[in-house]
Amino acid sequence: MADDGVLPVDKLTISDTVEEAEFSQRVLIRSILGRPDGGAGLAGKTLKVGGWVKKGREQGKGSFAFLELNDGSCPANLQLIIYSDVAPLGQFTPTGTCLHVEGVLQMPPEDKQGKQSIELRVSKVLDVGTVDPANCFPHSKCFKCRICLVSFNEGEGLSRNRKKKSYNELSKLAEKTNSEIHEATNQMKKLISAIARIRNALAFATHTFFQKHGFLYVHTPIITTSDCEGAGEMFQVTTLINEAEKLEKELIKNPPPSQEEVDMAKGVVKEKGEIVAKLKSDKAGKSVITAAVAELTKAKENLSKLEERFNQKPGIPKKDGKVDYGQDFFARQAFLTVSGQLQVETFACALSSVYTFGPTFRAEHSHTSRHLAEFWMVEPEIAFADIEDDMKCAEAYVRFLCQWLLDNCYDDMEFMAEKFDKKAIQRLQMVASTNFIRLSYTEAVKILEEAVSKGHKFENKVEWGIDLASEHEKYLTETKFESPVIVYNYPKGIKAFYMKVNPDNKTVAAMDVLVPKVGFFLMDSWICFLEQNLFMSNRIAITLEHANIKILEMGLPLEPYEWYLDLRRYGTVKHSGFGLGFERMILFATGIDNIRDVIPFPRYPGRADL
Ligand SMILES: NC(=O)C[C@H](N)C(=O)O
Repeated sequence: MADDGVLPVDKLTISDTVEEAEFSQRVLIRSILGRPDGGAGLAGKTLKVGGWVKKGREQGKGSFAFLELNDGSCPANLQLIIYSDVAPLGQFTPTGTCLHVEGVLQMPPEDKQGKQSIELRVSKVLDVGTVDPANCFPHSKCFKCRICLVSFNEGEGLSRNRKKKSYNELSKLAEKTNSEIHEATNQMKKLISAIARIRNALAFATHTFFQKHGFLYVHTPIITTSDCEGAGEMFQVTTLINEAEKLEKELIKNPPPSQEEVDMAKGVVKEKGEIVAKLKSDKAGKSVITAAVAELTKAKENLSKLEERFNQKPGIPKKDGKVDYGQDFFARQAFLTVSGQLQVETFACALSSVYTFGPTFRAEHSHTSRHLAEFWMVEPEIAFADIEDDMKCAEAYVRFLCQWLLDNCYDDMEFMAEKFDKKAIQRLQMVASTNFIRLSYTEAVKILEEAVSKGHKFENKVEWGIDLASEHEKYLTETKFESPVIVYNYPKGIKAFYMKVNPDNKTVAAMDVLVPKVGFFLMDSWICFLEQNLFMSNRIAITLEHANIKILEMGLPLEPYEWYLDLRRYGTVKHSGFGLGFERMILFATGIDNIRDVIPFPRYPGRADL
């Protein structure tokens, strides 16, 4: 047994069973290549695999082909060898070809064993999804296909340096050789797959952490009528616009009646009414009166239809000069949520420890590498908890996430470290094993002021009351402490309305977790930095009076928040929580420098594809 309690590889007993993919007739490539022996112990086994060809080449004058197959279960490819007597080889070699095959695992010839521990000799092709070689590589279409749709298609999501290195080069496809394009595109695809797996792992880890600690997962609404942050950066949800457009089209196709037509219909109603009155006063027979009343009813119905259509005005409905939201889908103004916090607080006030994890939306016009219009947020809320508990929970959660990636995504992290960010693994190890430094905002400002007095230059002025800028956070985590730092008790003026005001009446019980600089070198040696603050916001809940005052001070209407204030009126509890920007956590973990690259189909100003 090694010192760390882990058995050396040669002492491991390796099972010869492989993991069958559930609900799919194949074995996961991960379970073959991810073994300590690289799959060698499975030689002789017959099995099925499915995946996409990453690289294919015919050899032996077309008598056989080598295909590198990837099924998305791990970064590594399984080498297939297929002979021409099994099937015509040409259809399999284009990159992107999908294959479902059966074969026997075998050791490669001795002189080739360095690269591959095992390969699959294909005996049967079960299915093939071919690729037209002319539309495969080299072709810009490739960037628009499948997973590449994240943000790579126009190179926008890539950091400036990578863009220079990869997209710009790749976009000049005509000038490049196939193999160069092939290689660069493959790297991008590998990166995207690795991020997808890391993202998945972090989501799983999030649920594992909170479930393990007795939190209840609550689904908070996506559509809401209150602005949690009070910043007015919400996307409106309305059907008034499409209804107005529909009506406009309808009115063109089927013009509304004229005033004369309405007047004429009114005349008919009057006339029919008079007939009924006359028949009644003449004591006419019942059946005659009934027939006349029926005609009058028909005339009235016709008039009301005409009047309704006559009153239909193109455009958005207005009342007292303002948009009439009473006519909107929800009969009031509604928005996409910026945070599930307020709603999850209601559950914390009855079920104690809860969390929500879902998409959130911000209509900020930020074209930065750290902002998305649609992003995911993890928001726990803990009853009977103060800011100390909140900090403990945040630290434990972040450290758990880092350890989880080391334990479950090591191969993908190795890929990140090798190709993208040399320090990615070290950083995870450091955060997973380090106690976070804690310091109050006031102490933090003192440290920054001391730095200034010793000649350190910040672009943004340091003084009590400022919102710490990225450069200040960097100084604290990188230069001063070289460790994650939690800053707490911020000036009340710079935080949202729901934060609890401290007894000093100057600060609120809010905290931010800052993580150290990610000083990493990319392919062409540009140094990039990440947003230091992992969290959107972290706080302990306010009292009723403060909430009232702050909501009004911020110029917000009280009505949409009354339900929230009720939480303070009835059986209120000291509670505390935070929000972790999920994509920022991925940036931090992987060292990727642009948030658009860590979410599929990123949404940001001017961009919402598919
Ligand atoms: N749950 C939280 O504390 C997150 C906070 N509402 C934010 O969006 O920043």
